[in-house]
Amino acid sequence: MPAAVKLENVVKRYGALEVLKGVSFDIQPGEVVALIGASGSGKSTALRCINRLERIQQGRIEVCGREVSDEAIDLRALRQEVGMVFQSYNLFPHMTVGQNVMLALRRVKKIARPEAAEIARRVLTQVGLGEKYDSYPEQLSGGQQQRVAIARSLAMQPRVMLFDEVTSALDPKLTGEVLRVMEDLARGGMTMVVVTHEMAFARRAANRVIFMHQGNVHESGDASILSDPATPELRDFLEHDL
Ligand SMILES: Nc1ncnc2c1ncn2[C@@H]1O[C@H](COP(=O)(O)OP(=O)(O)OP(=O)(O)O)[C@@H](O)[C@H]1O
Repeated sequence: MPAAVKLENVVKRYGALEVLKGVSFDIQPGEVVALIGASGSGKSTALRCINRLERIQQGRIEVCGREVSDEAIDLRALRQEVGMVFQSYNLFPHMTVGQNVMLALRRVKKIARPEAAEIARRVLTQVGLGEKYDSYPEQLSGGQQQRVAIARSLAMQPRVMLFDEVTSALDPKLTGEVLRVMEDLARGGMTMVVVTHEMAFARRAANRVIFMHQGNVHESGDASILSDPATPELRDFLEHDL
């Protein structure tokens, strides 16, 4: 089976600043990978390169057998396969929760309204928000809005989901409810790459932890590296980040 996501010697620069300095890793279907590291180590950039929000300067990226670094790639198809959830929820305030979730189904997938509505209800129920279908985003807590954003992404039936510090803006209680939804997804077999500072989540849900340091993969392994780091850099990060 091809890797769900494969990075090979990826180099990404912003002007003279080299943010990814030859990053390589593979993620297998169904794997949950926590991407950790200090601020500025390149975690978000790596995620953004995977769904081609950013172009790379060298190396290769493949997603489900599709060459992302190919200039001729069908971005619409790629973005259907790769869902992404950010720290900010970016819900449309003038649309109901149901309409927000249905939007891409209608516009991108051209799915008829009754079927789109059914899918929206199903994914909202999956994230514990079935009863909020007719609410507006402003009537929801931050944690609920983030769960709507996850549902919106799920509705497209992605093969891989990327999460970029999705709980950073939330207080601990709301963080917990979002992480529980992500753990459910992980248990359900979703392939996930999760940039996170939530080490407890990484311990519970990740099959693999990748520690980035100054634009490189510095250490990786199963969650036991969080209790028993091999490098002083990971030890230092864990001591200061917790
Ligand atoms: N669009 C951009 N233009 C110029 N520099 C950028 C851009 N995006 C990111 N950078 C720089 O690239 C480096 C890596 O940023 P990135 O956001 O990938 O780090 P990170 O590990 O995700 O950090 P954080 O945990 O703070 O989000 C930083 O030095 C950042 O300032």
